[in-house]
Amino acid sequence: MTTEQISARNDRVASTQTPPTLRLENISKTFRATRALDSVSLTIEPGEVHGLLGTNGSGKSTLIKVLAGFHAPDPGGSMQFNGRDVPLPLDPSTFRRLGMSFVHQNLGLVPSLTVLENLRLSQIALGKGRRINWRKERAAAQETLDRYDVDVEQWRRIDELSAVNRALIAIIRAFEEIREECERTGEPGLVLLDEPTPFLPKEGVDRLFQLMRQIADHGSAVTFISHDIDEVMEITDRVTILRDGKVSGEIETRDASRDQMIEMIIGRSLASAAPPVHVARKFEPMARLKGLSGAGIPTCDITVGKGEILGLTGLIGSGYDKIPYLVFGADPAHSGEMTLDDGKHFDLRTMTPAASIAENIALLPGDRDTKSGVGNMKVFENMLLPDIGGYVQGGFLRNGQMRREAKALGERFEVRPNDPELNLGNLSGGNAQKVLIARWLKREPRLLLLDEPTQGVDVGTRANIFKAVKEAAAKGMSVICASSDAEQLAELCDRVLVFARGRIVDELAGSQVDKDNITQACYSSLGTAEGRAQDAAGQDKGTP
Ligand SMILES: Nc1ncnc2c1ncn2[C@@H]1O[C@H](COP(=O)(O)OP(=O)(O)OP(=O)(O)O)[C@@H](O)[C@H]1O
Repeated sequence: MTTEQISARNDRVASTQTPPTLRLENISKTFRATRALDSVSLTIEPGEVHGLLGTNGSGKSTLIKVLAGFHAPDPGGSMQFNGRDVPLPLDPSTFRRLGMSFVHQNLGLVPSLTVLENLRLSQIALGKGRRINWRKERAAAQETLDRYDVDVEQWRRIDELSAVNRALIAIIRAFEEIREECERTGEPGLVLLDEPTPFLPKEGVDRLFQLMRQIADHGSAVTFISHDIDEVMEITDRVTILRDGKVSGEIETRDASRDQMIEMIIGRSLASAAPPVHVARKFEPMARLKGLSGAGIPTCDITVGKGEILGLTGLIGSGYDKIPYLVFGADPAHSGEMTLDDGKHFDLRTMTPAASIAENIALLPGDRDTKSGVGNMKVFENMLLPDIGGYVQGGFLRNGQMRREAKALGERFEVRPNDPELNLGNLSGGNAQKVLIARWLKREPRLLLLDEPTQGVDVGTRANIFKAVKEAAAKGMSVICASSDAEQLAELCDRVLVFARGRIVDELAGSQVDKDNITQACYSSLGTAEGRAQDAAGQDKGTP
């Protein structure tokens, strides 16, 4: 649909009897030189699951933050909720009163509090009496868990839960907030989910989608942001696509093919959309890991070749994602040795990040916010941090050179906006990830350890990152990449090791490395149906 058609449709919708749940007209938001939103108009209908798509930095999170009252939009826009005008800017308390709730990228749970406390946080905080009626709160929390058929013990702390269960708790909390409001007003509500599904195994995603359908079937609307096109195709009824802050299209999901949707998002056809066919190759060993144990891994031996890209995968809880941290020395290993191709030998029990960096081994952690980047430091500082010593001359930091190099790297990795002076925290999630990948690839490490390297990265840039990693591997860099994304592994890897319950249970190489084989290997390696259900749920810590 063109912008004119969308406008005409908005007018038609406005004249029908059931108003859209949300109607936005001409919403803009400017951050200094960046126009993050540029006259965005969209409607969300009651009972629909509506996808909000777009490349990194296209304005999706900014739009969500305008609705949450976190950002004031530029003057000139308008908003209606269930047919009534809502004055802008919203203040942060308005959305709940209207019947909107949010699940942001970080889920917004308090890790040190229990499931019960997180589910009932606002009721407990806003309660009138001086004492908390725990009996009542416990009953209410259990009622919520039962209503959505979520089997989690309410006394567990959030940081003890598996990724799936954390996401489920955040989502049912958001659903509950609007359910109460909708029952009071008799009108539909709106839940907005900003990328809640990265890292979840297929069964976890299915469970979340079931919940989303449940809420839409009750007449409320769900808005879903994701970079995963397969998920979007599966769950949404309609999508709106943002490009450079503008609405570039809107389409009924059933009318679009996967490729069309990708083209609408990136604004060009994706040449590399066909998955590569891998040919089995022989690699000279570059790093040999022997008897590695720790963080739930009983013991494993792994050899990665020089120039080889080795994938590690499994269902959540299977332990594959611990390996990069144990090798780098970021998490303590109970045992293990590493021998490199130059004959150097390391006891992994005493390995440290500093020793790894000295050996030109790099780690890109999965948790970008807390373990990788520094949000309140500038982009050029984040990009060149590990090499800072090389930019000191005569006691002075060569800032100009750092900025020039960061700008060139930003160009290569398509960081938008490519402004080395911005704080990393002011970039969109996907663009921040590009900065951090650029940081390590620039150093040309001999061994690059990756954990979910393209989380939150849009479909176009993903292809560029894969290209950059493959080019570096072709020059001799070895890569160990932990990921739950079978498509990513199939694109990138020469070989994939599949884990279950901390052990390597399968190995795929050459032409076996394709998306379906990897997914199948993850599930079939679990053996019993019971074990499979347990691992897929990513068993909470301490569960007997
Ligand atoms: N607080 C801020 N200060 C300055 N610029 C900002 C701020 N927040 C967002 N931006 C800019 O606004 C643009 C849109 O960012 P936004 O986070 O909305 O993108 P997004 O579509 O959600 O991207 P992603 O898919 O990577 O999460 C980006 O160019 C970003 O750098």
